[in-house]
Amino acid sequence: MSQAAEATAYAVRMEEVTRSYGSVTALRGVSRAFPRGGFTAVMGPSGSGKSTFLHCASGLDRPTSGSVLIGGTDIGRLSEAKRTRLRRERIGFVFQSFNLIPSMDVEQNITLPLHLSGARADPRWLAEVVGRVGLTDRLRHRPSELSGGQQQRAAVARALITRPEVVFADEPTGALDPRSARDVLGLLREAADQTGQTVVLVTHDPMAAAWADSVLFLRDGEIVAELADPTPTTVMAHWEIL
Ligand SMILES: Nc1ncnc2c1ncn2[C@@H]1O[C@H](COP(=O)(O)OP(=O)(O)OP(=O)(O)O)[C@@H](O)[C@H]1O
Repeated sequence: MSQAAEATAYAVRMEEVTRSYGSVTALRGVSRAFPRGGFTAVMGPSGSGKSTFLHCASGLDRPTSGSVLIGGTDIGRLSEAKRTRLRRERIGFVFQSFNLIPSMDVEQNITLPLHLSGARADPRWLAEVVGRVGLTDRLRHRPSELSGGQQQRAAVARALITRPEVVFADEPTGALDPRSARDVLGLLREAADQTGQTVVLVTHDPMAAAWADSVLFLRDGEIVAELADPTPTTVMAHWEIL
C-alpha cells in the first residue's frame, strides 16, 4: 500500500512493537492496524501489557523496537516536541481519573487542547460536542461541582474538541456507576460511527468491551486472541480461556 493510501485506510499501525523496561518485556513484537472509524477494545489480565500497548500506540511512549505510524507518520522518527504536537492535534485521551483541571470551568477544560496548540474553538463544533455530552447548561461549573459521570463526559468532550483521528480511552468507565458508564461508552461509539474517529479502549469490563467492533486479548505482552462483533457473553467466554 502506498504511504498516502496507508494514511487513509489506517489511523494507527503498529509494526513489531516491543517495549522492554530493563529485564521486563511488557510488549513483544505486537503488529496491528486500526482502521479509520473502527472501535477496538483491548483486554487482558493485570500485567499483560495493556497500558504499555496504549502508551506505545498513542505516542505517549516510544517502543524499544518496531514502529508506530499515526496517520502514516512514523512517530519514532519525530523529535519529542513534534511527537507532543502530533499527540495534541491528532489524538484524544480519556483516562479513568478524568484529569480535569480543578481551577478551570467546564468550557475551559474542554477547550484546553485547542488553547495549548494556539487554536480557537469553532463555536459550532464546541456547541455540538457540548450538546452531545449533555453539558450545555454546565459550562460555567467547576469539575468539583459535577458528578463523576458528568466529569467523564467533560473529559470525552475535551478529547473530541480537536476532531482527533484517534481517541485512546484507558479504563474510562472504571470509576463510574453502570448508567454513567453506558453514557460514556455510547459517546465513544458515536464518535466512531458519526464522526469517523478511531477508538481504542482499554478495559477490564466485558460489558464495556462489547461496545467495540472487535476485542484484542493480550497475555504476556502478546495479542493471543481477537474477537469480532463481541457480546458480553462471548467476551467472557474468551476471557476464561486466557
Ligand atoms: N515503567 C515501568 N518500569 C518497569 N516495569 C514496568 C513499567 N511499566 C510497566 N512495567 C511492567 O510491564 C508489564 C506490563 O505492564 P502494564 O502496566 O502494561 O500492564 P497492564 O495490563 O496495563 O496491567 P494493569 O491491568 O494491572 O494496569 C508488567 O510486568 C509491569 O510490571
